[in-house]
Amino acid sequence: MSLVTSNPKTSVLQRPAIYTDYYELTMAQGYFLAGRKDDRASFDYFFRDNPFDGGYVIFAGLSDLIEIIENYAFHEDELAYLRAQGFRDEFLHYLQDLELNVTIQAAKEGEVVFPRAPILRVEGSIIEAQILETLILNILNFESLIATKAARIKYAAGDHKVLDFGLRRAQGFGGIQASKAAIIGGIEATSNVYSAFKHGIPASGTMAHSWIQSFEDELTAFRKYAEYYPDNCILLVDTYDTLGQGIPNAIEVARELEEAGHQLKGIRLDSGDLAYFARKARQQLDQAGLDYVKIAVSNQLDERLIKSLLNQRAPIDLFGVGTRLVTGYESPALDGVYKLASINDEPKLKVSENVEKTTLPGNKKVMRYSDAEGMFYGDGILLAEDDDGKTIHHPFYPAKHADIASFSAEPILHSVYKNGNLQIDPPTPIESAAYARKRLDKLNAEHKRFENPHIYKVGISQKLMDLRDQLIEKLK
Ligand SMILES: Nc1ncnc2c1ncn2[C@@H]1O[C@H](COP(=O)(O)OP(=O)(O)OP(=O)(O)O)[C@@H](O)[C@H]1O
Ligand SMILES: O=P(O)(O)OC[C@H]1O[C@H](OP(=O)(O)OP(=O)(O)O)[C@H](O)[C@@H]1O
Ligand SMILES: O=C(O)c1cccnc1
Repeated sequence: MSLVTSNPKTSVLQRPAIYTDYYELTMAQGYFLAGRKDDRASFDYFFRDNPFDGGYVIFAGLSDLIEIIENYAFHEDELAYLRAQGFRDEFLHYLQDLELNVTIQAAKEGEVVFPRAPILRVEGSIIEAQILETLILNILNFESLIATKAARIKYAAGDHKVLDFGLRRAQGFGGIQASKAAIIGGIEATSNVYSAFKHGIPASGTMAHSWIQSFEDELTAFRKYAEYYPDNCILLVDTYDTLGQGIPNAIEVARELEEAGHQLKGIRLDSGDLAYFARKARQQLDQAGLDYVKIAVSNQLDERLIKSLLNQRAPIDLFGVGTRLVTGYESPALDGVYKLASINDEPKLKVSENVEKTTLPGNKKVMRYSDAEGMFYGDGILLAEDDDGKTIHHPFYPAKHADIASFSAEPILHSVYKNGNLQIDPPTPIESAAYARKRLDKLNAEHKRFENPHIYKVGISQKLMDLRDQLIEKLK
């Protein structure tokens, strides 16, 4: 028996076991008291609707989930707290000795995923599989939401760079995960130093209005910054009078930098009509022979505004995006759920009045079908023992089906844990971002457009449909 002591101030990542909903623990104790602790269970993590009225989700959060599972333990002071809450000694002793021996399969971090297909499956004792629910949902739903938002923003920006400016507007410490997820989704760098430090992602930034206000005049403020950062200087030009003063002062400092053998990196616009000011700024800079000076813009941007600015042919090189990226504007949460699929290898199902909420029973696999060019055609949800199938059926309108025999098939779920043993090196955000980029390239543009994206096919196999229908009949 081992007692794990800890500093009460340690972060959530060091205290994962109580980072959960109370009912997970009351149910776990219930299974224990009922003598069911060695029952086996499997759960599926999936979501029902794409956020942002979009056509896909980028799966993120797997590496944080792995870090949490690696640190999973009930600490002495947490057990004392649970004892004071009325949990029983024999159960607390069980928790004290609990080692997670779960088997987990998941999509790769950065994978492009779609509604209803399981993205992560957990198998283990009923207690360990149940008590991971809240952790899994909390981490995967949020990071996948923000990675998806980031992918949309990057899709609108195309080859133009995007920086994450969101920490100050993020939902508290969620900003740490948000900046990491933003990188996975395709944002190039972050202003968030903690995230950059912790996750090894590029840190970057410009300057605030306060820097300029703090000096006697704008030109002095620009000169001082350029003196200290001659090779990494982006001047904020809109504090007083963008066209009459900000850009002319930036041009003066750029010339002084040239004389000293350096180059001004850019200017930033943060207010007004960004297309108009960017055009005017480009003209003034070019006339001064400063065509290498980049134009950055910010101010409540998102994918739709970036698309609009580029449609207006605004000569913008770099977008700084804060609030609307890290808060997942305008879809506050991904609706991912964690549903019981089997107990002791017996398939289980949750029936709902709403047919779309009836779950898919049994141990399953997910296959992705691609055409001869390697473009994604659709996903199939199959029973684990199914062959790769010839037909997938619409989950609610079985008459609608697709012939997938001619497509190539690849599994989407890969082994992450086998009986508690980690099977992979957790991916870095940069690796996951590269994977997301590669996979998004295989998703046809009609699924990526912002207005009424084409719905990607996710079907179920005949065997899975038969099993579901039999169970529904049995439960009637
Ligand atoms: N050319 C443009 N086309 C579409 N949207 C734009 C354009 N220029 C700016 N915007 C957006 O319009 C909104 C302008 O908001 P608002 O009027 O509050 O800004 P502002 O008054 O110029 O700046 P602030 O209030 O920060 O001083 C921002 O979200 C901005 O990104
Ligand atoms: O608009 P967002 O997408 O959220 O991007 C972040 C915003 O945060 C900063 O403004 P803030 O007024 O906080 O500070 P500043 O003085 O540096 O402009 C920055 O100038 C952006 O406008
Ligand atoms: O570096 C910047 O320009 C920055 C950082 C945070 C928020 N807004 C801007």
